[in-house]
Amino acid sequence: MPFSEPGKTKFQVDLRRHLRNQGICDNLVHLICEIAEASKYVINAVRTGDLGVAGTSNLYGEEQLALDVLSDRIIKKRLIHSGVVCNIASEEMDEIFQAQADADGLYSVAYDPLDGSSLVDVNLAVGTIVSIYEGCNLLQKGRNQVAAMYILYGPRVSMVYSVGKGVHEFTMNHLMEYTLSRENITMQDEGNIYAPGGLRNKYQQGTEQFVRYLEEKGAKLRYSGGFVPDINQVIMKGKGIFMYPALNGSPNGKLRLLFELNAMAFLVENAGGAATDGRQPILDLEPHSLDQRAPVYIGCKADVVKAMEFVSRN
Ligand SMILES: O=P(O)(O)OC[C@H]1O[C@](O)(COP(=O)(O)O)[C@@H](O)[C@@H]1O
Ligand SMILES: [Mg+2]
Ligand SMILES: [Mg+2]
Repeated sequence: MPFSEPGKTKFQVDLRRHLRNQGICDNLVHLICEIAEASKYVINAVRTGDLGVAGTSNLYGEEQLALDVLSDRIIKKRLIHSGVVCNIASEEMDEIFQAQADADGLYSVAYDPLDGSSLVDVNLAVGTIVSIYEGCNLLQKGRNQVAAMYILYGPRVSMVYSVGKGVHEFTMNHLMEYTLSRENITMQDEGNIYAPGGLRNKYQQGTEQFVRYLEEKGAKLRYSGGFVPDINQVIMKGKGIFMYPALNGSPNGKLRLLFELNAMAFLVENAGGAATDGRQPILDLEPHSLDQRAPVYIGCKADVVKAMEFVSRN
């Protein structure tokens, strides 16, 4: 068989080639490819790095693990050196970092470098979540994202992205290249899987009733405790709902609007699903601070509508 360069055969589409066909500007192609490159170092850190604590805490007062700090450094450095980024914010940083001053053609990036990091010691799947905006403003609605992506470090490494023209999955091959595995992923209107985050004994009345409704209709509980694998399941199977609701004592739930929710809501909406905080679409929430949290109900459209019906009773 003749030798074929990886990504060049009729059967393999590499990430850069796919991005070039999306009709987006070269800087954005470059930026997404740089983040994909950075993820190769993050997966290496996850596989072999120190599982201990870093001795520091983040903006939310949570203890940072050495892996949180290392993953953050890997991605931040790559973004700075990309030459196409002005502002950077992450779940592990206390404030916005300006890589370069505002100029035409630059992007800003909000990310969670290693979501679910406390699951690494028990060898469960974790991931990186990224939102990209044009210009330097990071405190804007998720609806303004020009691209969103996540990388899932599971038994396989996969990357799911959208620039607003469909949702596409790439899988890392044995050469550590991302090659296209599923294009234009779409979700069903309704599903039979549910992934409920948060302590159930803290659920408000309407949320508890919604879970009972799901159980009675025979929906399957599929919850790993990692937002990236849990959402990936809903998107890839095209069915189901994930929620991290408002809880008694935590009316905004746990998940972070800028670093976790906006990217996932953008991807799910682009796959034909929906994401709400119980009242309005996640993508329409106005961010006021970097550390803003929101409750979330995200997945198949009809399931999300049903969730809203129930949680309006809270
Ligand atoms: O187990 P908890 O505290 O209810 O939280 C689970 C949620 O928190 C997360 O771990 C996010 O927090 P981290 O980014 O700090 O890991 C999500 O992956 C998951 O959906
Ligand atoms: Mg997180
Ligand atoms: Mg994190």
